[in-house]
Amino acid sequence: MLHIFKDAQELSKAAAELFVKTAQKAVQEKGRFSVALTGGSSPVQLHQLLAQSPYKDQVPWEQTYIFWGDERWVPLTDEKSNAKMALETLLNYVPVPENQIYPMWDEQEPEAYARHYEEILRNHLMESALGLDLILLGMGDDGHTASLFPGTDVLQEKTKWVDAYYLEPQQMHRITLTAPFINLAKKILFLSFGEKKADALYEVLEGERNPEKFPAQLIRPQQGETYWFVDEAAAKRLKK
Ligand SMILES: O=C1O[C@H](COP(=O)(O)O)[C@@H](O)[C@H](O)[C@H]1O
Repeated sequence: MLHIFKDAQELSKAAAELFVKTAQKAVQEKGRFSVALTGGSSPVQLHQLLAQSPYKDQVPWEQTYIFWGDERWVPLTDEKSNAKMALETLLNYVPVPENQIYPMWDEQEPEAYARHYEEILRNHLMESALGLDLILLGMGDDGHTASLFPGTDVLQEKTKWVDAYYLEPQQMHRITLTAPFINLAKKILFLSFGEKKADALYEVLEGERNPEKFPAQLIRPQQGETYWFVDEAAAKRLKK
C-alpha cells in the first residue's frame, strides 16, 4: 500500500500512529509486540515522536521486544551504529526493559553472531508460522534495504534468517535480516522521503523487476502487509 505525504514530518506522524496501533493490537492478541527497527536517517523523526507524549504513553513498552533489520558491524559507541542512533533518539527515553532489546552487535565474529541472532529470533518466535509483528525499513538511494545491497550474495539467500558479510565498497561487515525472513513479517513499513530517493523509488515500485539491482524489490511478504510511506518529493516520478 502506497501512502504519499506532504513531507517527512507528516509521514513520520503517520508512521508513529501505525507503530502505536500495531503494538497495541499485538499486545491485545498475544501479550507482546516484536518489532525490528531500521537504521539510517529515515527513522529519526519517527523515533523522536515515539519518545514523546502522546505516542510514548500509548505504546506498551513493557511488552515490546526490539530487534534490528540490519547493522553496520561497529561497536555500539561508534557514530555509524544503527543501534546507537536508536538508543539516543528513542530507546533511552522509553520504559522498554533492557533485556528485551537485541542490538545486532557483539564482540564476536559477525558470521557467528548472525547465527546467534537467528537463534534468538527462532526462540523468540517459536512455532509461529509468521515472523515479527512489524519491520521498519528504509531504502537507500541505490535501492538497497536493510543491508541487502545491489549485487551481493545475500540477495540469493533462501533459508537463513540472518546473514553477515563483508561489504567491499564500504570496507566493513554488515549484518542483516534476509529477504525470506523479512517476508514472514505481519507488517512491513518502508519510510522513504526526499528527492534523492525519487529514482530508486520509481525503479523499485514501477520499474522492471530486477532485485539484483534494486534489492528492495525482494520485499514481498507472504501473508503480511507492506506499507510504503513516502513524501511528495520521493514520489515525484510515480504514476500515483
Ligand atoms: O545503511 C543503511 O542505509 C539504509 C538507508 O538509510 P537512509 O539514511 O537513506 O534512511 C537504512 O535503511 C539501513 O538500515 C542502513 O544500515
